[in-house]
Amino acid sequence: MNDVVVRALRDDEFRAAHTLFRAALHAGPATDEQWERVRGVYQPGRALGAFDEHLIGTARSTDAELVVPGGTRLPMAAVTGVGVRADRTRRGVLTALMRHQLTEFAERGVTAAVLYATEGVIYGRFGYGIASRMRDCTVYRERARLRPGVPEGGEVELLTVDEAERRLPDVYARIPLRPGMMTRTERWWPGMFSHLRQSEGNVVTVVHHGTDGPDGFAVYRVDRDSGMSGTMNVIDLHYADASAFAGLWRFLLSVDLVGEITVRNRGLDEPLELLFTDPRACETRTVADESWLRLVDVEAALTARTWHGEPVVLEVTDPVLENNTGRYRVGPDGVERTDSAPDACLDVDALSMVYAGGWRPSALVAAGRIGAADTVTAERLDELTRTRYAPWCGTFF
Ligand SMILES: CC(=O)SCCNC(=O)CCNC(=O)[C@H](O)C(C)(C)COP(=O)(O)OP(=O)(O)OC[C@H]1O[C@@H](n2cnc3c(N)ncnc32)[C@H](O)[C@@H]1OP(=O)(O)O
Repeated sequence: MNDVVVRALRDDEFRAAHTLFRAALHAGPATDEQWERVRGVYQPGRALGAFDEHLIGTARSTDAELVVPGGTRLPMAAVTGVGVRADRTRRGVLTALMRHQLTEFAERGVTAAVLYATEGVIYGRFGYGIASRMRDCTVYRERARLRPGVPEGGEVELLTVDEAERRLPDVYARIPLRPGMMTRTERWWPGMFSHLRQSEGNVVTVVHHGTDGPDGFAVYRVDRDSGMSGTMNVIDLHYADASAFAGLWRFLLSVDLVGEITVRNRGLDEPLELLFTDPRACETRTVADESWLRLVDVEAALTARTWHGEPVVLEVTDPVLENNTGRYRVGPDGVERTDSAPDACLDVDALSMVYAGGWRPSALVAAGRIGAADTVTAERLDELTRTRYAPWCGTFF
């Protein structure tokens, strides 16, 4: 690759970067009105451009916080907007962008970077691994009878899109975040509402009210062709507890002129089918990777989460951020760098996969992604990383 320079973009270059990114996804430029709505997602200083004589590639991030097992929130970079001009791909432009971005994250004290990937082959080489998985489900409304014992839930209130734009950030902020979830900042919401406003059809938001006030919400649109019954597409759904979960589903199932309800990008352990007398009223259509995690500061990230069982010495290799390479003694009593012989050896992408509990380390041992001496070590690793919940991000960016 000859003479490609990567640098932070000036604010007046954001729109060109947005146009480049959209073109990489085969979309035309944003209209002036669309740009006005989404320009706020560009955080000054956090958008990069790669240049030869032109802007040929871009990647950006926004600051947020990531919740890790045990509940600690880590400084996180939400990476998105990655694209390279079609006539400049496969000559190292993304590699230059990723190296620049990760180095800058490390210098700035970011502990973890997270992204959603368009393709599975792109990001592993930069140390990202699949941290969480998600499923898409269809609920067949006729068959979806709620079991006795499902919580009643509270009242729901219908909001216009304008009201939702004002109120949803506060409702989300009241919801306890599980491991893998992130804060939604004022940089995230404009993208969401720009998407909703561009959406064809009537986007509906409902807020659920529990005993202590708003504790959940759902955003949906019903697509109805010529027939009487349409398909409800649930675009966003979050809740604080089992009562709000059940209350929101009671409402969604009560909406008239709906035959099927599709919910996308849900956590794998969300017990939706368990609400119904016929669990097959909820059909899982696909399971796919959700968030990709990259531990930027391995020692800080390891220190931040809770661990179980006996300490284990991990030998971590990081080909991009070489300060991370080394041995760490990891256990419930703490984390320290060590010279002791390792129990297991792994690259930073594999560490990122098991970090939040989305994969059992023994599965990565079986796949040759973690080198461990024997099955006893693999079992110790499984115990070490045990988590109560399957990690789930639930916030697309
Ligand atoms: C978080 C997000 O924003 S996800 C959105 C990602 N963007 C897109 O999918 C838009 C369309 N695609 C693109 O713009 C580009 O193809 C990108 C950004 C995916 C890759 O950019 P490039 O500049 O071509 O990547 P670069 O040349 O640095 O590739 C590095 C390596 O990854 C490989 N690679 C990169 N992208 C791909 C891909 N899509 N498929 C297969 N291999 C790939 C390259 O072959 C290369 O491998 P090598 O070192 O063994 O030769």
